[in-house]
Amino acid sequence: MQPIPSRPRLVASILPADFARLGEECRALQDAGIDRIQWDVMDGAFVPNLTVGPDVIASVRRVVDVEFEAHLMVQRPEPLLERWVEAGCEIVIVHAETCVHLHRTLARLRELGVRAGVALNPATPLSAVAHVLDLVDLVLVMTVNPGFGGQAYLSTMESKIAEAAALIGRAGRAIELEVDGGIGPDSIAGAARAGANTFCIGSALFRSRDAMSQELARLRQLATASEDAA
Ligand SMILES: O=C(CO)[C@@H](O)[C@H](O)COP(=O)(O)O
Repeated sequence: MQPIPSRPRLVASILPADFARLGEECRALQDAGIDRIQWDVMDGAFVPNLTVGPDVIASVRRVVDVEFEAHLMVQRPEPLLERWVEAGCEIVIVHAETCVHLHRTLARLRELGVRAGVALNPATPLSAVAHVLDLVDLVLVMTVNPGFGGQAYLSTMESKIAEAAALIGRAGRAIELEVDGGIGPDSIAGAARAGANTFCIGSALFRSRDAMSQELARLRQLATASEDAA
């Protein structure tokens, strides 16, 4: 079981990357000191966008060592669960909104030997995960409506983040609380103060493509200072 991160965990969303150079982009993220890479998997049905499949992830897996998480923004995640694991993802995150049998899907991910995450869209209440916390290693609170990078951070989600932190605290298990969407220098402190300990960052990181390690250090410092102040 993964310990709760002692320091803020920074995850890079692949969405803003140059898809013609994914291997190089992921190597640059790894060299800059990212803790994990998030593959934003989109099917054009659950969200109005279409991105990558397991074969692309498997190709990039061969050239970087950093952990991968697959964020499945897809209408039907169950049929391909094994494929993300075979592609080399250490974490697979499904959306509560897409799983009729969420308990069974999360249990299946644990059987496959990967860490299981559950994501909640902004309108989805935390109660959707209240009865599966024994099966999850990560709760992902979306701070934008999923589908595209570069959207504005929804600060109204901070009460939900705080609620999630309290729920996780009562569960007595090592569960990461990740936020995703519009995370950057102007929003990471608020999310950290609310209780997030893992931060998925896309546009704000790739905007600093030429100084990625410095930007990561700045974001980590902003998150750490806010967690300490919380
Ligand atoms: O997952 C999504 C949207 O579906 C994005 O939130 C990316 O994962 C991060 O992009 P930025 O908001 O950081 O540009």
